[in-house]
Amino acid sequence: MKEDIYKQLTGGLIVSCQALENEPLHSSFIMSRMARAAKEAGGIGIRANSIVDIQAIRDTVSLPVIGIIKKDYPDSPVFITPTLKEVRQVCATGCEIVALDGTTRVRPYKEELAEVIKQIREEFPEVLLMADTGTLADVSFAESVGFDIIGTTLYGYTAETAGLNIATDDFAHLKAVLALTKLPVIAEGKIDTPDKAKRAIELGCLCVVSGGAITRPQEITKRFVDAIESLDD
Ligand SMILES: CC(=O)N[C@H](C=O)[C@@H](O)[C@H](O)[C@H](O)COP(=O)(O)O
Repeated sequence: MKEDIYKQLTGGLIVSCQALENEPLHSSFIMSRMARAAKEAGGIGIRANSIVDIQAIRDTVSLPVIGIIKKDYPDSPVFITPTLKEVRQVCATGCEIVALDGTTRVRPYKEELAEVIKQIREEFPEVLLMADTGTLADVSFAESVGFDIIGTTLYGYTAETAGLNIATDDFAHLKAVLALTKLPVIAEGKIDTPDKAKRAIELGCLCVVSGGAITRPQEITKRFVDAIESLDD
């Protein structure tokens, strides 16, 4: 079963279909249509946030889904499927893969990642667990606590990596991740052109996740506007 999912994902593009409450496209219906468009174009999986979006997407397309719940807690910077409670909720949707913060940072309620994973393995033995990491130390930690897949999702989005970009120096960070871990790696975070997606696969990633460059029209529009406005410089 898990092997089948890996096979389905190998060498392909996963489209992240997410719009938070403060974004113009915030709507499970719209996200399900984004997922349909992704499938029509050859996308091989979907990444989605929130139970309602995951359900709408699973009702609409038959692709593997990486499910998450984004939630802020006051006592920790960890916000992607941060506690056992959210991991359980996403697992209960039947998602093939659940992504959660795989960093070494202190988690809400001081939960221990190894304990969370142990518990989920007992309750949902079929689900694949993806670690959203920032640093190389996160990657080693995530592998040691028993994740199935490493994601680079948080590279550029943690205090230690703020401002960094995965594509810098021909994907130097991604190359280091691939050299460090035996686990399959999903390149995610600012993979915002077809060439970058292609390069990440070429370097040996299992697959690539691209989000904003496909499903966030405000980001897409801004790139056009910025290009035009640069004429004034
Ligand atoms: C850091 C964070 O919150 N990342 C989120 C994780 O689910 C999403 O907001 C991103 O859109 C996703 O990772 C895809 O990345 P990009 O949109 O850059 O292609």
